[in-house]
Amino acid sequence: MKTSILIMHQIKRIPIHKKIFNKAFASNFVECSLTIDDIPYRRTFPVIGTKLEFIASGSGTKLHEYIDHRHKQLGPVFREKLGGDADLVFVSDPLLIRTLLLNLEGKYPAHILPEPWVLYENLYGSKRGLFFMNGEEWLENRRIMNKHLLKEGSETLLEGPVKTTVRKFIQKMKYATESGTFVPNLESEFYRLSIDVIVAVILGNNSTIKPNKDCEALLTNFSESVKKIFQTTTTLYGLPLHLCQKFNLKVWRDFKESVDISLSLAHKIVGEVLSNRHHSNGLVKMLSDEKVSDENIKKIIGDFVIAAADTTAYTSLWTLFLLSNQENTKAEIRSRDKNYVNYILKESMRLYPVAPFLTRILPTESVLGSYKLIAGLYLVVKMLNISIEMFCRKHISSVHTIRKYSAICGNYYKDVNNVTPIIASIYTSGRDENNFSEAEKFLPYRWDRNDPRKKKLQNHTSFASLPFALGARSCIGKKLAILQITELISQIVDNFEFKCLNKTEIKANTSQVLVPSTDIKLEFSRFESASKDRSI
Ligand code: HEM
Repeated sequence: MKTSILIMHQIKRIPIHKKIFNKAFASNFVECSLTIDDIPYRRTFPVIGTKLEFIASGSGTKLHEYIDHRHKQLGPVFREKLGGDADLVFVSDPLLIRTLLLNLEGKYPAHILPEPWVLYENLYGSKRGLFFMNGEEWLENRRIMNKHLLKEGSETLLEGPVKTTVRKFIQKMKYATESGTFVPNLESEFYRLSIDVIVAVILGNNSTIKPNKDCEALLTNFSESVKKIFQTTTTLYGLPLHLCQKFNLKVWRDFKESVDISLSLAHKIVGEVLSNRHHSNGLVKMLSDEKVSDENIKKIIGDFVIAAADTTAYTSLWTLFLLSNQENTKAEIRSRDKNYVNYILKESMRLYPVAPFLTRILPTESVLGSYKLIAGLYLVVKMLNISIEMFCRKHISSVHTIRKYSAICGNYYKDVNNVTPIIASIYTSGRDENNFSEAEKFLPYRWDRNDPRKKKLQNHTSFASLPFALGARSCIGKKLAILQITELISQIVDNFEFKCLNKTEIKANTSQVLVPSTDIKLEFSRFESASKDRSI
């Protein structure tokens, strides 16, 4: 009976979604006379523009709230210069975001990279992984990685290493709580856990390579230097980057040192596994068997370690924080199956998506909703008379670079507004009342179709929450991250009681990723009546 109601529910839902989706998609083919100039924007004083408002709102660290507020003022699509020369188009409508990521981004989706990283790459020529690649090089490598990390069945490669590593982590926490309560430095602990998980995945299940004392020290050092990359990049935001680099100021030196150390340690770790590849059955061995060159393995896998660290660490932290004062939800986790932990994670990422914004640069003239937007690259490329692929591969990495090329185009191409990065406001779409009823509340059951409590929540647009993005350039580590975090959360809840000790309100800051405004202090003690079959 329950099943048939469920199927009916699904049948009823599909056409409605399809209908709306087709409408948004079809709009890309109809004639459209509105342009970027017609997109709503905040009217303020000339020259200063919205700069003062931006600074007053908390500048970069509160960008997610500033943009959320602007969407509330101006609607789901608006444009703003945000202190730069070029207009950025912000979009929070879930159907438009979906259209952007599934239909408009082109064969080689291009995103904007953090400027300090781009400058580092340009200065020192370091070869980086998927996130930094473009054009054919990106597509070729992405296809290989998809096969191992995202396709059906890839769990087999991931499950063993993830479970073993989380189990060791829980064991360590059990020792720490043996004589009472324990307040760990969760940020550092979760950074280290994420790195241990990736290392385990690249080594594989039956690896005979055993970590020794030196290896332990190396991983701890690595974990700290990766953390420092994110901290120093954030400090550089808001400062004149090129001057900081030119005068070799401390802030630049700290950033450079953290990237130098992280990259060299990442390459050292992957290099070690490569030299022992015949004794392992992990990801590195699989790629090597597929004739992926050692150089490519080093740069792609080396970057995985960096990409995995902050994203999974902060998502785990936010999830535990949300659970810390929810005794009923913890009891539900203990009594229900693993699916429920999935809902917990979905809900936590809806409220705190570590990537609160996604960026795309349109490869061709496109219609987004009611507006016709000129290609971000196309005109520049045409003026330079080189192929779009070549341009992508060589140059496309930051707004700064595009602006430089816009300038080269001089007379033909004066208007930098033509270079229009589109920014999907993921934080806003996940917290919009039109997409999720009681949007500000942490209600994991909203993701469970069978939960009777869901009935009172009228609005539920599941694709309005896109923590891993969507489409060809979405997160390659999605399966791995979900496996790791759900395993971690269910083991922690099964084995420990925990409560939040912070007395002041914890808010979110944009520090590249969405991080807590102050250190979250959670106090752990053993949960004595842990059920036998789910505890370790
Ligand atoms: C909760 C954890 C995570 C979240 C929320 C997350 C989120 C994201 C998002 C939103 C993107 C797309 C960026 C864009 O479209 O511009 C992305 C890309 C990426 N992620 Fe993750 N990520 C997570 C964990 C991981 C892990 C564990 C890995 C390691 C394998 C990883 C590796 C990458 C890489 C390499 C890219 C770039 C892909 C490409 O450009 O083709 N991520 N991630």
